[in-house]
Amino acid sequence: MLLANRRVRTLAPIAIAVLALVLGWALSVGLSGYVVYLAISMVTASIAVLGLGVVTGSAGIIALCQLTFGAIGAWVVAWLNVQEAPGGFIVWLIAGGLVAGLAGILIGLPALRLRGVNLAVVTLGFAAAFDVMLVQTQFPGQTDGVSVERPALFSSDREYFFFCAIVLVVCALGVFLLQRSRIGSSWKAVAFSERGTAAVGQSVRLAKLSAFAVSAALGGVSGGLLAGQVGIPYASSFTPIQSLALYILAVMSGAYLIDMAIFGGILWVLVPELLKRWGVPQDWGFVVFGLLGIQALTSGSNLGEAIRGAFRTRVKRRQAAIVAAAAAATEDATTTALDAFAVPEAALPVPADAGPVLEVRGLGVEFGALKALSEVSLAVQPRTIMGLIGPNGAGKSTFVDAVSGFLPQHTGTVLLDGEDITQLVPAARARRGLRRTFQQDRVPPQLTVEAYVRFVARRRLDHDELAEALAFLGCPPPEEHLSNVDVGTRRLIEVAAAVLSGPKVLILDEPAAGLSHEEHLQFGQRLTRIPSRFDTAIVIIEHDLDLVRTVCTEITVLDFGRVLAQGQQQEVLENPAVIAAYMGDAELGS
Ligand SMILES: Nc1ncnc2c1ncn2[C@@H]1O[C@H](COP(=O)(O)OP(=O)(O)OP(=O)(O)O)[C@@H](O)[C@H]1O
Repeated sequence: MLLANRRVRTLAPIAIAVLALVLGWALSVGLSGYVVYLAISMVTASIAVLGLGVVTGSAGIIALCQLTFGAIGAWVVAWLNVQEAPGGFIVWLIAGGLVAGLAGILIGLPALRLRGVNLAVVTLGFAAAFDVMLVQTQFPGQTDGVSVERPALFSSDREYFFFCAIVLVVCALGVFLLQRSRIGSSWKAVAFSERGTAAVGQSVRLAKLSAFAVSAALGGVSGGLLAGQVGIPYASSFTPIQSLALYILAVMSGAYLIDMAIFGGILWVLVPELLKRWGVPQDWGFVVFGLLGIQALTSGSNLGEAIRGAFRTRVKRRQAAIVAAAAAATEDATTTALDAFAVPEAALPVPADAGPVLEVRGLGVEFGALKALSEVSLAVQPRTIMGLIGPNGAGKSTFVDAVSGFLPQHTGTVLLDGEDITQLVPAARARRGLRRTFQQDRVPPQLTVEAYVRFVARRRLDHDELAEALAFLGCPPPEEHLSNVDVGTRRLIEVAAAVLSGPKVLILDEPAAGLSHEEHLQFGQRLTRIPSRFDTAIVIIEHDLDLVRTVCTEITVLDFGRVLAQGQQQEVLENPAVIAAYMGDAELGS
């Protein structure tokens, strides 16, 4: 059954691509002359919107210069045409895409530092500046009337439409494969949380620049195709206001979904065409797109999500009955998973002379006049679980941020397995084997459970291993979409994914927040099996003392940014200073 599902998932995109090509060919012979010309415009626009779907829809970066990348692609094609460069149109088109992709990386550099409205200004400014330059210098061949030569096999409009359809299918397949890859997961992760992305060892810079490059390359291909369509491209096809409208269209349609990007491309041509037929000036099309965009932004959703949401609700109702019948089987699977996670008998003992796997010496963090941490030192032994506790504001989260590299201005030293990692950025620390989770939700809802776990784990996982780990921690199955999972469960998935990365040290910042007391304890019982099973040491920040008692062998207590007590669990919890400063006799004594 599972194998059949996987085969369907692999073959479905290929089948859809073949069907799309057949449809493209049928349309190329069936449509009337003028409609074919409009259809070419729809296809070229779809490719540009597809690119926006990557940078804006997936990676969440505002980019208001997509048609400028189109202009770059068109310029390169027109220039190579004038130069009569070898290879012909297809080679020129690829060159246009590559040059636009490089331009995308250059424009993406400010995106590493800027966000929101500032980035919008930079990208729109670039579009405006390029537009002025284009109007002044004109496209190659424009003054002499040299028309771009289409590929010999696709010279008529009908044939050229089919050629454009082939290019669209190739681009869509490419985007589909990228979205399924690690780099595609990194786009969705970075859109949701840059800190969460860095914490799993993924370079935020690479995620953002790759999204810009792919998006711009698609813009370049779209512009190159347009050059082949019109023969002589003009600056008026690539104005900043058109880029802005295209961006709104991408947001409104939900262009990170490939079918919706194509739908957006169709709307881009259809709306002005209909307005023209009704005797309304075509520029009013921008007003229509603007209104649709406002509706999408204020509702916080988009057309693609709305359609899929309605479909999922229907499918879910139908599946509910099946799920109920399978509940007993799931229980068995969980038991099996628990067995699988039991400490293996052959587990290697920790060598007696093994040093601490994590050592923190004299850690200090100041926020202005506030000393959030002062001279905090601790050592975590291999395959142990240390509890880090303390009242609200004691400095626990600040400690995790500093140790995992998110507060580089701290003083003191952090050693991982004897190696000084104090100077490393968070992603590099994560790749060395220091993983952490967050108090706030950092699990990108756009991914499936499986895609997220594979992204975080950064290693090959077979499906059974993945499903077992999820079942063990009480997480939903791999196929589940994270947007359908509540926040408490998402945090368990975050833990399962971090565990599967096989870290040397895993720091959990209140991992069971959002779960009931019973679920807390169940989670604790399962947690105790993880260090031996994965050769991992855990530091857990937790307010629930029952959970701390269940899982921690050692405890460090922070108070006002200083270590108040440290040592074996019972000894620390019975320490009068801890009782007085932290919770009061009644609670600790229970
Ligand atoms: N970015 C910041 N700027 C200024 N002060 C901060 C910042 N982050 C934390 N603090 C302060 O540092 C101190 C320690 O905060 P921290 O969040 O580390 O405590 P905590 O022990 O994790 O608390 P809680 O249990 O409520 O999560 C608090 O006084 C907090 O107000």
